Amino acid sequence: MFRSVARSAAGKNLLRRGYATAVPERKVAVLGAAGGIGQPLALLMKLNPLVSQLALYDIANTPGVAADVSHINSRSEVAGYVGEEQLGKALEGCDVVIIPAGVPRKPGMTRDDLFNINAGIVKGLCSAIAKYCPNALVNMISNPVNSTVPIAAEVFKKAGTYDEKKLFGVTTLDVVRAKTFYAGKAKVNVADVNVPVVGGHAGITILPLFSQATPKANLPEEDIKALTKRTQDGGTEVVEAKAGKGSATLSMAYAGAIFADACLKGLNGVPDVVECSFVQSTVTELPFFASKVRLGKNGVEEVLGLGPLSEYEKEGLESLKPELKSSIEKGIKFANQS
Ligand SMILES: NC(=O)c1ccc[n+]([C@@H]2O[C@H](COP(=O)([O-])OP(=O)(O)OC[C@H]3O[C@@H](n4cnc5c(N)ncnc54)[C@H](O)[C@@H]3O)[C@@H](O)[C@H]2O)c1
Ligand SMILES: O=C(O)C[C@H](O)C(=O)O
Repeated sequence: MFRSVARSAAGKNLLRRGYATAVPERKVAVLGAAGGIGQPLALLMKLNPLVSQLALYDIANTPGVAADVSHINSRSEVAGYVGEEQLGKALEGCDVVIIPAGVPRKPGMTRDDLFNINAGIVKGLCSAIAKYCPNALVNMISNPVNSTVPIAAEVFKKAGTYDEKKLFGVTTLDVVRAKTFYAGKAKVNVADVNVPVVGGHAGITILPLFSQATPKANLPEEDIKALTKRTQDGGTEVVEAKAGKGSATLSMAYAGAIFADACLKGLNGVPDVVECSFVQSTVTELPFFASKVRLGKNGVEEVLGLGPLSEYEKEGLESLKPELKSSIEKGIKFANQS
């Protein structure tokens, strides 16, 4: 898939626009591309100069989304695919597959309430990934992430294609929120802020490590507790504000685009690309856990440890384990029984 920029038409455009070095060809697919997340994510991936082919797949409405996005004068060629019979074509040759397919929450629901519908959707899509692009990096957005990632792992294991380095639960929105909320409270420039968020992606399983936040602000304990709660409830804040019209889409598309860009940079050999993600892990006794991950040419290059935790964070870590364990087990059980 590596072609010098000079040889492809898209590459010539890149050279004209000042991308002097070789940029590998990369195909990215968005599954669920006509949805609330899928559409803005398709837009953001179209703007990413690391993408040469963008495949937009959904069960309906992708021709219109693809036609619209394709008119943007950026590097990638865009194609829309609709319906299961076109899924294989969408996936063939993919380097990165982003999955925001499935139903979103309404007020009063937990992410786990989405399990019954989304588990089946994710299972079907992952079976197709195993068949058509078994080497792709998979960025799982569909909720409940704490269960959909284990489902994907089991589907890939059954197909004989599982590579733990290539499966990621996208928890970037938790990091995006933690950075924004911390910057507001600490009165520091949000662009300078870094906060790891570990654990999982639902309620108390989302554990922001504000003790490691930079720039340091020495916020009082009550502020740290309030920031932690707001980060954990960030999704619910949006669900309630949207009042039945879905959950976070725009901030999620932004977060999904950041994470996919990090995956592409890692694949392209850019050094020191580190993002938090929910991956197969030995950081705790749980088989999957979100923590900082170094991305490389094969996906996960290194799962980084948690670093020093405050007493409050140590308590949070112990409290989240039973819920995260049961969500992981629920996903594994589902994948193996049906
Ligand atoms: N990981 C996160 O941080 C995060 C953040 C926000 C939302 N989400 C989750 O992302 C998912 C999508 O949210 P949304 O707001 O975009 O929902 P949406 O309903 O607006 O869009 C979902 C899209 O998925 C499509 N779809 C359904 N079944 C499909 C299938 N089998 N194959 C391909 N596409 C299919 C639908 O047609 C629709 O276009 C939800 O599960 C939501 O909870 C996750
Ligand atoms: O909260 C949700 O249901 C969607 C998503 O997981 C989020 O964190 O915004």
